Amino acid sequence: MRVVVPYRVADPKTRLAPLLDREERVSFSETMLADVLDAVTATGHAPTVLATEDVDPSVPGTNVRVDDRPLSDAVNALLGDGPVAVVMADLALATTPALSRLFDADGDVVIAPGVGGGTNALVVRHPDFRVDYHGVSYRDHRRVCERIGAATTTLDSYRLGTDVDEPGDLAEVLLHGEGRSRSWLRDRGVRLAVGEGRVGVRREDDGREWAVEESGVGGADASAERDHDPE
Ligand SMILES: Nc1nc2c(ncn2[C@@H]2O[C@H](COP(=O)(O)OP(=O)(O)OP(=O)(O)O)[C@@H](O)[C@H]2O)c(=O)[nH]1
Ligand SMILES: C[C@H](OP(=O)(O)O)C(=O)O
Repeated sequence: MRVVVPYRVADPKTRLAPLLDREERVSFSETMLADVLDAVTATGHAPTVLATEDVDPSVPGTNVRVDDRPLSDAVNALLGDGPVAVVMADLALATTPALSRLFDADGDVVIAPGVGGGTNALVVRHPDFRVDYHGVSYRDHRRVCERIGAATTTLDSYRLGTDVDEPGDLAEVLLHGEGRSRSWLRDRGVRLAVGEGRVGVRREDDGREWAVEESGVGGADASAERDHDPE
């Protein structure tokens, strides 16, 4: 089975801008990509990075395919010609066992949904299935499966369900990461910020902080009263 890892090279992870500057977002994206490629490679599959421009991933055995079309168009160009897995590059918690469960699950289409309605990873074995990313793509992909009569499996996986989109997601990487992404955050002084509600993150060096408030809305100055957990 081909395993494809889509990767946008230019100005990545803009939603992390409240905590990471542009150079840091480039470096952190490369680091998450390397974690994903390591985990895929250890399942016994050689991943292909589907990149918007040429990249040099530092993981041996990785192929690169450049396609600067929008995400769904680039992925759909690879579907319909045998089984394909699509694993997003921002799954910093992905592990080899979690990916093996995905690749081995039964179904014409296997979906690992992301928190917030996205589609973090997929296995496509049905010749007529095509992706439609962004928005509530998990729901949209289920509808496509119904329309084409594809047997669908939804994978229950915390590790594949946690994509790193917003600053609050970095807390999950600090808590549960096992690869380079957690070390990258630690090295750059990103720490947990522990308060009354859900744990947030802060920068040790300059006071930038992100709290996930009860409303689910975070903010850089969300709380001056939070304890600062050394972890
Ligand atoms: N090949 C390709 N990959 C993309 C494109 N847009 C996003 N990706 C990748 O798809 C995955 C999910 O991306 P998103 O979380 O939706 O967006 P993002 O660009 O990483 O981050 P934001 O700028 O914060 O929206 C990541 O692995 C991205 O690198 C694209 O246009 N082409
Ligand atoms: C690719 C996209 O990611 P999100 O924008 O939800 O992070 C999706 O999963 O549809």
